[in-house]
Amino acid sequence: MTSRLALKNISKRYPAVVANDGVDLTVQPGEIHAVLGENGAGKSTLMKIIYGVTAPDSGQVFWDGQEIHVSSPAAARQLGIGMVFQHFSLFDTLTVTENIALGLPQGTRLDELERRIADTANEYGLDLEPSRHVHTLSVGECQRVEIVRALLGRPRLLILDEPTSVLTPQAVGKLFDTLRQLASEGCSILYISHKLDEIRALCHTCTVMRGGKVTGVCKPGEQTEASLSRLMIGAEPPVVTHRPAPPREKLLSVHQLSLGKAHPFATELSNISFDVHAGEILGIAGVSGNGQQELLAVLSGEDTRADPNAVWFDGQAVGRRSAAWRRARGMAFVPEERLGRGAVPELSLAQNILLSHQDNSTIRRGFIRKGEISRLAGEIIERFGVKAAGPQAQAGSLSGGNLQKYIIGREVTRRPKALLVAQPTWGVDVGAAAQIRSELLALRDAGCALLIISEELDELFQVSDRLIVIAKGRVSPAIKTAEADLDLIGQWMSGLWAGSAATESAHV
Ligand SMILES: Nc1ncnc2c1ncn2[C@@H]1O[C@H](COP(=O)(O)OP(=O)(O)OP(=O)(O)O)[C@@H](O)[C@H]1O
Repeated sequence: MTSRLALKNISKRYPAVVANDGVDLTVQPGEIHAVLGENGAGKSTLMKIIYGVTAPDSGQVFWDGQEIHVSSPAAARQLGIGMVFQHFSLFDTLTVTENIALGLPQGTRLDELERRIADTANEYGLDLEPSRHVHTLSVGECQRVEIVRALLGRPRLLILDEPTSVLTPQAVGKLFDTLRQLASEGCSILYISHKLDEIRALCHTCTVMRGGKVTGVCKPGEQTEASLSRLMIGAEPPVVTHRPAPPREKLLSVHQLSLGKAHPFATELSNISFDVHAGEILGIAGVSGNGQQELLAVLSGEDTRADPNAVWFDGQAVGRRSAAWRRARGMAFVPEERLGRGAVPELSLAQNILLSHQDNSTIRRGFIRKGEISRLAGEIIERFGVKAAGPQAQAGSLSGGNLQKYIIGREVTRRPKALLVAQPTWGVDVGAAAQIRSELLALRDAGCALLIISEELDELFQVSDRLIVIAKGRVSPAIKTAEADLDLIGQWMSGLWAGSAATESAHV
């Protein structure tokens, strides 16, 4: 059988690193093929080469047995290659149909397109209303728009980059049904994920990469999670141990917080109350878009519209205090968006230290102590195993997972009194995820109050002492993690908990 796609000896070098080093990859028609590898292994670079975003330095690409040169994403789509990126590119104020029309030739009739979208969505069991505005859609629905957009081009190869990181377990099941149907019709699928259980459940073949090279090709169904992990990182992920600790004093409290929308697409917060104690991790579960961002903005001081008494930190009412004021008193914050908010992409890793470490050790008499910030950056790179050229590397040149490790490292090394983290291990490989969770637990044991917002329930169950759920801008009562189970939390995620005023279901 002629393979659909064959890469031979592909190499791509960046100034500081060989991202792809003589990579071979073969994908058959109708095959669901996983690409697995630790952070910085070169997976995204390889996908960008296939999709025409990046040109390889050397090597050959064969499509249906013919050698090709993919010069741009448009050329890739012409060949029948579709890609769904991790970050969506949709305009909130336009409808689904209008968004999809943007990528099509001018003069495309919207009514015809709307029909085609509805037909394609139906054909693959993707629930979608073409006339809805994107700002009214949940994250899962936005992803369906991106998938339908790719499917309209009738792709013969579909590339998906970590597609499940933002989905509920139910939405993951639906996505898998769609992908299996596509594969049964002959479409090949390249599937990038760090989730070993998903790869085992879905994929026929798996190519494993490490340090830019292919280290193995296997059938994931015949592997265990431990053996896949060994292929990928050379070891099984370290075990994260969570020891119960006695309750201590309240460090961070939210008291009857209600807040209107800061912009039309925001979620209103309604009567939120909870406490986080020193030496405790409080996990907040929920599907994104249910008020997590708004709550974090209030807690971190980015949004100071709240009643002063709605937020208490270390014995003071801080609702109106700025982010800088809170940071100076020991609050730390890791936002969900790494580039742009967690780090400035154009600045070096050393310069990015200054986003949160602003004290005598880094700035003296108005001057930046360059040696000190470089030393600190070097220490974080070393301790967290960040793959980077060094403290002077631009933040934007790091792979997604490596930048995440760096940002977490930067905040953990401040030894904060309270740490607010959104999606701590998003896009991070299994080894690094275990390391990050252990560091967060060590911080807890040292007396820090941690608030962790995550869509990964397994993660929350692993590290949290207590859990609450956020749905439609309201929070559930807190429950001890030891007394909670997945079914209950899943039910709460729909906005249904005893005494909840929610009559509509949450954004799932
Ligand atoms: N534009 C760039 N400039 C410089 N270096 C880059 C660039 N893009 C990628 N790299 C480097 O190439 C290597 C491979 O990165 P890539 O993003 O392909 O890894 P990945 O396997 O997708 O990682 P992750 O799982 O963290 O997303 C990394 O060391 C990264 O720093």
